[in-house]
Amino acid sequence: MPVMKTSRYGKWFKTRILGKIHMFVPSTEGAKMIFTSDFANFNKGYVKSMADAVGKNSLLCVPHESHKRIRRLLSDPFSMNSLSKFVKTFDKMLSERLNKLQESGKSFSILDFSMKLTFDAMCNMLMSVTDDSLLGRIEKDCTAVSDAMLSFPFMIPGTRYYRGIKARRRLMETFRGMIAKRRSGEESFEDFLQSMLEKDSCPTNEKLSDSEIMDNLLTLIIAGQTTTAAAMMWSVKFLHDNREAQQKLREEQLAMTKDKAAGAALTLEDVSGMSYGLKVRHCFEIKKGWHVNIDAAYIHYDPALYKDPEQFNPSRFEEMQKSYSFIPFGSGPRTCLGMNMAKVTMLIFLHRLTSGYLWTVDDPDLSLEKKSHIPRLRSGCPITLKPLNKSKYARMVNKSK
Ligand code: HEM
Repeated sequence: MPVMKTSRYGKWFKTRILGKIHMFVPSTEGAKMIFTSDFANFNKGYVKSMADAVGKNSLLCVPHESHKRIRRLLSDPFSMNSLSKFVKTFDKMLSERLNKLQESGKSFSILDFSMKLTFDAMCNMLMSVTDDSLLGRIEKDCTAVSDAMLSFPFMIPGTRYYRGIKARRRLMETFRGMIAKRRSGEESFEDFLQSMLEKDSCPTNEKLSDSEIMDNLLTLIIAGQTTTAAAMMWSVKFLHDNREAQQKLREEQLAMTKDKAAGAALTLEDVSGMSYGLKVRHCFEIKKGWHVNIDAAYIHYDPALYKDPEQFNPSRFEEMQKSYSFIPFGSGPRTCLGMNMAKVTMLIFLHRLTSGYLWTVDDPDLSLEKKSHIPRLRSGCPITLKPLNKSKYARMVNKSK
């Protein structure tokens, strides 16, 4: 059993996993030391199966030397302009799907809904794929790649790793085909892939190679889908359990759009206004070759940083936070590239859900999936939507004040 030690860089413990020494750093001081080291002392690494699945040119796996260049070239499509366009498309997609589900009156898994929604939105933004059968094939293969990321890297038929590597090959073929069609002029779109191909005539260090483009298309889909979908599922569950927070959020969302025409699309400005919805060596010596893991979950549940950490209390973020105490997107040169996109996605989702609907959670089971990289409810959190009667709701709120 590893022993927790304390140094001037906070709490830490060391343990051995599969013959390698891993240090777990569950403190803000330790997180700060690692995130601000600019990787001069640390090299970011992922397990072999992950690099094999997403590709050696993936932003997640490239060594420090190429990381800066690839990250800079991938960042363009995450600019304010592209984000504005994404807000409109995502809002329309979400509104139509929620409306259909409410009209059907049926219970549905919010996790499955969010996984499909974020996947479709991501494929649209990255490569303008909207055809259902192609989306279905790409999603199935991306799921197989994602499942292979934390598996044992043995190429034996029937294993998760084998299925993932086969799926990766099919995906690379699909992406190669799309690139060829665009280069030949047969297809042209305004999207992430096009912006990458527009750099074809640039010097080598000012553009990505085809392998870099393809590995990072896959990375962005996988990095963006499961994370955002899990966050959506938990927000529905926690808001259901905390009616006070749900009411506060709903009031903010309704007030924000009171001057907008019914059904009008959201803009990036609207979303930006949603306030409720947002080293070391010595005593703590890290030896060359050790694997250092920042334990963000431990930090986020540390009672010394957050009073009653188990309680869902969005108001706690109204107070100034200690630095490095809230790091869901990491920090420093490797901060999540899709952070702003994930934030606007969540805000639009919360807006449409709370300002348009009331919901019930149809399965109280709190057990978690066993093999997921991210904690998720095994039930997928099934819910049923009812339309929100705004005037009746306003009267009820006024009465309770
Ligand atoms: C709620 C949603 C999300 C969460 C919680 C999340 C969290 C994270 C975290 C913790 C990291 C690692 C940071 C580090 O190593 O220090 C990361 C990296 C990354 N994320 Fe996200 N992410 C989310 C959504 C997205 C989306 C929507 C995209 C893309 C569209 C995305 C793309 C990436 C990429 C490319 C990296 C690697 C960055 C690099 O190494 O330079 N993420 N994310």
